[in-house]
Amino acid sequence: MSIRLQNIAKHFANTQALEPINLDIHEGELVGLLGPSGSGKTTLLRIIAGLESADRSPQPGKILFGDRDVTHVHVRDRRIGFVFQHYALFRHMSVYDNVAFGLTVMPKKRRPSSGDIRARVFRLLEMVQLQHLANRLPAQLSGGQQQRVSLARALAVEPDVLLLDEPFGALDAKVRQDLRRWLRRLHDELNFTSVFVTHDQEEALELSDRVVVMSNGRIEQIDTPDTLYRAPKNRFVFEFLGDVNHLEGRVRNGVLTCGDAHLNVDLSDGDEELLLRPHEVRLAEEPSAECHLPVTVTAISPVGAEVRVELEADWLATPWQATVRHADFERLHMRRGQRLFAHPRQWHRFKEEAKIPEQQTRVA
Ligand SMILES: Nc1ncnc2c1ncn2[C@@H]1O[C@H](COP(=O)(O)OP(=O)(O)OP(=O)(O)O)[C@@H](O)[C@H]1O
Repeated sequence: MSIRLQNIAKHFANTQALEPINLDIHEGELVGLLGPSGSGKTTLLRIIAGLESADRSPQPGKILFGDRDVTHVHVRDRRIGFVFQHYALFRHMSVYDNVAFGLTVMPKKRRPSSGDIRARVFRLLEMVQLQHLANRLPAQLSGGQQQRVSLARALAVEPDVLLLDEPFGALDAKVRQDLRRWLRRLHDELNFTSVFVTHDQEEALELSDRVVVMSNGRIEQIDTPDTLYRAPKNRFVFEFLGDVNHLEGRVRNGVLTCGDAHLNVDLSDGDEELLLRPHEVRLAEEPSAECHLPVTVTAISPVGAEVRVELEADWLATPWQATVRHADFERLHMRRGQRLFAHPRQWHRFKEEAKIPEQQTRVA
């Protein structure tokens, strides 16, 4: 079921929670709404659900599920499944009864037979690999297992659309990872349309077919994770999607200078700010003719396949982060207090006043 939002805006008293928004979600897509706290993600999700209504003025908004205009359709008639951050399972009911609940309360005409309900519940419990715990109460399950029950329960009524609000927010990192895989697998097998809210960049980029990046009630960019990361439309998106190092200075005759640091750049004279991701900073024992950026190593933390290094310098207002391969880390005999030279592999620059093109990327 595709979802089309046309001109959806929302204000609460003096707060404009959503500016007028247009958004098309394709049938079978898994879309993440990503943004900082207060950017309007939950409000948008609640409007899609029918738990909140959009403003009617100055222009009324419209919500379409497929060809069906659901703008004024009650939440219970929108064929939606929900999963929330805090597993809203019925505490006094078994896992089985929780999953079956939505089916047992259906009007008689639509309600499946008890045999069909049983078959469907067990199929879903099998899919989330919890069939052996069907008789347990929610309190006897781990947080991750409870959230898998919530997923199965939401899917039992065969919704056209699954809406998830920070579904894994209360869980630890490893369990979150597992649940993302569950959701992706269920989504692909059962072929519904999903929209989920998260403020976790990694979660949005890993799970979504497309990500909607929001700030201040506006959509900043809608794109695939890959495009978002490689071609952010503006500085907000670039900064929100990962760690960023800043290099501020003044350019004269093709050289950007900042204290005793300097870097050759192909830019006209004036004040500039360049941005670099941690993996775009190479470290070496020597400067080069094009680049003299002396730094001191102040912290070292090995994380997985790479080593994360913190760098400070008089010419830097805030420390830089660099990610270094273990082989380079060993080759440079890296240690705290060591003096090295940073070499940008690539840098980015956004000009807020000049709308197009906003981003320039240079390979150094
Ligand atoms: N019921 C309400 N009454 C008044 N203001 C509200 C209400 N719900 C949301 N807001 C305001 O609308 C704006 C958007 O809130 P919303 O909850 O949609 O943001 P969010 O991106 O989901 O944030 P978070 O990640 O913190 O949940 C915020 O400024 C918030 O304070």
